[in-house]
Amino acid sequence: MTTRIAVAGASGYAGGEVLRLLLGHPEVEIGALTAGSNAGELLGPLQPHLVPLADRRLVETSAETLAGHDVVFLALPHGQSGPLAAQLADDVLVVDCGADFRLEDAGEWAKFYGGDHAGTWPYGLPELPGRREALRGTTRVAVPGCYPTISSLCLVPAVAAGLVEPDVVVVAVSGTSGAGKAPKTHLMGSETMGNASAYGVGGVHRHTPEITQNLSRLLAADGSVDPAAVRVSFTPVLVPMSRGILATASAPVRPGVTAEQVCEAYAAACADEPFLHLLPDGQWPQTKSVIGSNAVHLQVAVDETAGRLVAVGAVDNLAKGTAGAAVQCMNIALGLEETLGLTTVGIAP
Ligand SMILES: NC(=O)C1=CN([C@@H]2O[C@H](COP(=O)(O)OP(=O)(O)OC[C@H]3O[C@@H](n4cnc5c(N)ncnc54)[C@H](OP(=O)(O)O)[C@@H]3O)[C@@H](O)[C@H]2O)C=CC1
Ligand SMILES: CC(=O)N[C@@H](CCC(=O)OP(=O)(O)O)C(=O)O
Repeated sequence: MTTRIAVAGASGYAGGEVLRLLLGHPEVEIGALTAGSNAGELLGPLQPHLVPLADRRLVETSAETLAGHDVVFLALPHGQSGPLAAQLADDVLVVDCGADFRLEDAGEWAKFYGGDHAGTWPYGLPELPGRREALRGTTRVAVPGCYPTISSLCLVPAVAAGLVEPDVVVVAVSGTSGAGKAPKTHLMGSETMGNASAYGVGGVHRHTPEITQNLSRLLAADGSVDPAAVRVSFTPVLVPMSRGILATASAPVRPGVTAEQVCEAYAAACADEPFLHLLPDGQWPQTKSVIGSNAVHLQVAVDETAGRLVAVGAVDNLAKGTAGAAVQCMNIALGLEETLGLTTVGIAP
């Protein structure tokens, strides 16, 4: 039976990418498409690459317009999903691309986002140990942020295997689509072209507690979160490309840990994962290899002089970083083949 899907925020980047992927998915039918200021407009001029949907008219975003579907994707600004999701039927699969249901700790939510904490849903990063099981059959999914996805995947094999001290530093460069489509002064062409700029420096970026949560869950046998167990210094950098994140993550290696052990841990972590790809020795990730795909490219080394493990990862922020993860989690939740509608083949050069 075909699965009927609604997408809220269809005029935005994340909603548009969900639709691009769903157009290649064999088991779904695209139903209501909703927007905010663009409600009433045709999708065609707003998402010209989505040709088969060009004649679809966007409707307002409400529980009523989203009703009557098997799956609802929410690709709305932070804080919008919580109140809306509360009005959606319990048996409908709701996949939230926003941050509303990612964090467990209400205090961290208040500190980094402000306002009421909506709650915590199963976290949509199946590659984290134990997470795939939590997603099977669920009717609610919190899709991770793009930086937490790649930052966590860079370090999970090492942290889970106890090869490093959980005192990590991540610097990640991102394309501008990560900031969404709504106009922002710092994203004007003249501000971004030929420019690289750090932002959210000094532990203030809202993805810091999400990375910490992911890594600290690995250290508790029961999968709970002990934020004190992990320290994360995260610095994002905006660079002039539309899509892609390249993250460099490092942590002190524990005494006696060898480069061989590290390589074995990463190879084992990637071996059975359809979207994780540990590059051959000597080859380092680059964003172009993963653009448009759900793949995560990883490589790792031990800097013997500094005594640190250094992992580099590349991801498409709109694909595996948002919409690809959303579709992957839908597949898992509905019991479909996990890779349906998703590719590991990027677009290069
Ligand atoms: N871009 C990325 O790489 C990633 C994004 N995300 C998350 O996905 C969500 C969407 O982000 P993104 O697509 O980038 O943002 P965009 O600004 O590109 O799109 C936002 C969408 O939400 C709609 N919208 C805005 N305000 C309202 C409102 N009050 N009521 C109903 N609809 C509204 C907009 O409609 P309209 O244009 O008609 O106003 C638009 O469709 C965010 O929560 C973001 O954090 C997650 C990971 C990565
Ligand atoms: C380049 C850029 O601005 N990126 C965004 C992160 C995008 C993302 O993953 O985020 P959400 O948590 O918003 O879903 C930022 O730093 O705020």
